[in-house]
Amino acid sequence: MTARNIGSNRSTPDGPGRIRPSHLEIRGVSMSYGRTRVLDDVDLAVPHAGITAVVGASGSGKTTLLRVIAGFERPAQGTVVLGDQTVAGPAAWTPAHRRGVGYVTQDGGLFPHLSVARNIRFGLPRADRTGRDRLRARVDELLDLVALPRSVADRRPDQLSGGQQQRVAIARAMARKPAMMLLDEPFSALDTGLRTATRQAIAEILTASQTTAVLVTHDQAEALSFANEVAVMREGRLVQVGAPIVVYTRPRDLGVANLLGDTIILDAMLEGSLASCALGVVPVRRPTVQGRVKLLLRPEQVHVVVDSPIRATVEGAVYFGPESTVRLRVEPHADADPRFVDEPTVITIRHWNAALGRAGAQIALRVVGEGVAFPADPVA
Ligand SMILES: Nc1ncnc2c1ncn2[C@@H]1O[C@H](COP(=O)(O)OP(=O)(O)OP(=O)(O)O)[C@@H](O)[C@H]1O
Repeated sequence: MTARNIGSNRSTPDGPGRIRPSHLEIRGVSMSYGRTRVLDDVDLAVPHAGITAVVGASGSGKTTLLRVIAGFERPAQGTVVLGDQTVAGPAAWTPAHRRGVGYVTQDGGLFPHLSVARNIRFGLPRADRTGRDRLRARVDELLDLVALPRSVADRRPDQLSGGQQQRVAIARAMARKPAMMLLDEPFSALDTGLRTATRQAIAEILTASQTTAVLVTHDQAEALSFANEVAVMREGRLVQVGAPIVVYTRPRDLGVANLLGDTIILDAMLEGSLASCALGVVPVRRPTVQGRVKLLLRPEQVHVVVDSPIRATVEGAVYFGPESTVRLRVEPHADADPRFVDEPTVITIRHWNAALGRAGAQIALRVVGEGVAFPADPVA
């Protein structure tokens, strides 16, 4: 198995473009806690061996959705189908322990007083928990699966690093060979380096075992890199579901755009597929609106060039090591649309050269790629 970038963005076992049957299908699921509606008519399909990341603001209902899939919560309306079995619905209910689903939480949920081996054994089906040698062999096999040395079997969880503990939690969840894995922020307690390595290891385990997975995360980079589909949740509804590149480059609205990464949002006048704005004329992909619009660009689309009619003055910068974020005041220029030059336009871009961030420096800019246009006044 070759390691891909960070996580997976896995190619499917049956090749790109082929439609695979859904492993998980959620239809019209709604749920409330008391009077508060937490899930509102949610539809979601995850293909066999697919990874879907659910992203959304805190309190938007992500964990509740996982709990519904796992069978810890019963939805008031709608159905949940796993494989060919309806596990929740008006006339159906399969309890959590019969769903063939593994669940890993943020803290791993290991039993602190038990050894690693005993924690993993706890995840094994009852029929496999007999015979000393057989048990040991299964534990070793699961430790191998999550790339942990067999020597950790006799340690307690507090004698492992955070990343190792999460791998034990995954091993325990994989012990029953679940067809579906639910991951609720499993990497968020880990520091950056460990987080990337653990994420990559787990993506590889899921890929190798062809396990279908749903990952809940706050981290947009994690969602975009780990999953082959991203589902954006807002106030209990799924507002957009699509491939990472689609939701990032063609977000349904500015809320989704902001959730998935940094944005530059400019007032613009759209005629046909060309938008005039403070950064000149920018092509727009398949516009659905015309006239006055909000134009969305990503910071990486604004390049610093040697010469261009579009000029800007550096107002300040923040250094992050591999790149700096640079705040710029775009100057009025001949190519700018006169309707949008009254107000100074301030944008923030990213650049590898920290020296660029000297306040007062003059630079030239060029926009690359296409923008996305949204109605100037979404309420109107
Ligand atoms: N057991 C519960 N009883 C009552 N309300 C609850 C319960 N669990 C969650 N909620 C509420 O339901 C809403 C959705 O919670 P949920 O944990 O699903 O959101 P989330 O998107 O996972 O949030 P976070 O990212 O902060 O974990 C929140 O308003 C939360 O306060």
